[in-house]
Formats: sequence, structure tokens, C-alpha cells
Amino acid sequence: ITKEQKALTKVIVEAYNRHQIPQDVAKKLLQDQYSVEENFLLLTEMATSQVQVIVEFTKSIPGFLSLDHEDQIALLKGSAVEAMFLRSAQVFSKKMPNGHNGILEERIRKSGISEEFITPMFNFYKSIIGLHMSLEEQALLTAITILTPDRPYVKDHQAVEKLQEPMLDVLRKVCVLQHPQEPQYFARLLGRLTELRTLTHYHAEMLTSWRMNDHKFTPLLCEIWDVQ
Ligand SMILES: CC1(C)[C@H]2CC[C@]1(C)[C@H](OC(=O)c1ccc(O)cc1)C2
Repeated sequence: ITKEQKALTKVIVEAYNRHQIPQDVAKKLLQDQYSVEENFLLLTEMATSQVQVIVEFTKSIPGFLSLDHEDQIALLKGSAVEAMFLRSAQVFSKKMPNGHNGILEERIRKSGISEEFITPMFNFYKSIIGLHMSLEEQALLTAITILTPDRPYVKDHQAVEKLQEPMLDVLRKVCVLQHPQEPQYFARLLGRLTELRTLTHYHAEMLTSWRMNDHKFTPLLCEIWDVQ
């Protein structure tokens, strides 16, 4: 790993750590009641704070703010759901003391999300947790997901590739260093990104079904996912 690659990893990990989900959201999971309505409101608050965290993390990615402004928006809108699922997988994997995980899972299962989405969502979490990713790998994989050149409406693909490629290089080297017994570990990580894309489809259905039951979203969520 070169000096530059070490510096890049440090910047990405610091940004990933700097923007954490506010503890008050995690605390509320324990307090409030258990009605479907209460659960939906909690998940709305959680999703809104996660999107805010993702936007701040994205702005700290070296070079992102020098991209064409419309492309910056296209990348955020195109990757927010995937970045949110990656980050919430970390929440499930370790951030919260064990008791919370069961509570969060319970609330998600009783918030009006259809079973056909719940199953793939938790299968994804299990597969991510099973990888036992390091902090560097989580942060780099999230940045790589956000810097995906082939999102809808991205005009300057090349400029995005130029930012994503060095991240892929560093992640590949970090995987070799941190998982020497698993030569295919890097390929498995990238495979998770393919599974992530299927969740985006389910996520859109989830929003539509909530909207059909006239649930209200926050302005930020409406803006980033073009709802209402
Ligand atoms: C853990 C999750 C990633 C999983 C269940 C809650 C999440 C934060 C997310 O919720 C939303 O996207 C969402 C969108 C709009 C809304 O009003 C509420 C939640 C899906």
C-alpha cells in the first residue's frame, strides 16, 4: 500500500467515523411504544438521519465536491438506498448493544413493510455480518458504492470512474492484508454490491406501499427518493 493509498484510506475512515447516527435515534428505539404507527415514525427518523449521515460522508470523499453539481446529486440519489443498507448493516452487526438489535428487528417487522421485502433485507444483513468486515473495508465499500459511475442521469462517467478506481485499488489491497486466508474476499465484498442493488427495487415498493396508506415522509426523504 503506497503512502497516498494510506492517506486516502485514513480520510475515508475518518469521514465514516465522524458521521455516526445520532445516539438519540438509537435510544428512542428502546423507549417509545410498539404500535405500527410509532414504529413507522421511528424508522422515518432513522432513515432521515441515515440519509443526512450519508450526504455528509459523501461530501468528505476526496474529489466528490469537484464533480459536476448535477452529477453529485445523481450519485447521491442513485446510491442513498444502497449506502443506507450498508450502514444499517453495521448498526445491526455491532454498533448497538445486543438487546437493541432484537428491538430494531421487531420494530422493522411491525412497521407496515411487507414480508416479501423483510426477508431479503434481513438475508442481506446476515450476509454482511457474516463477512466480519473491518472498519476500513466498510468505509471504502460505502464510498465505492456511492461513486458508481453508471447511476441514472450521471453525465461525466469518466470523472466518477477516476474517483472510484483508486478506492477499488485500496480496498483490494486492504482485503488481501486483512483476510490473507481468503483470496476471494475482495470478490465476495463486490458481490454484496450486486445483492444491494436488488434491495433498491424492494425499497421503492416499500415506499409506494407506505404512501398508499398515506404515510408521511420527511422532506429530505421525499427529495432524495422523488416521492410525493
Ligand atoms: C433499517 C432500514 C435501512 C430499513 C428499515 C428502516 C431503515 C432505516 C430503512 O427505512 C427506510 O428506508 C424508510 C423510508 C421512509 C420512511 O418514512 C421510513 C423508513 C429501511
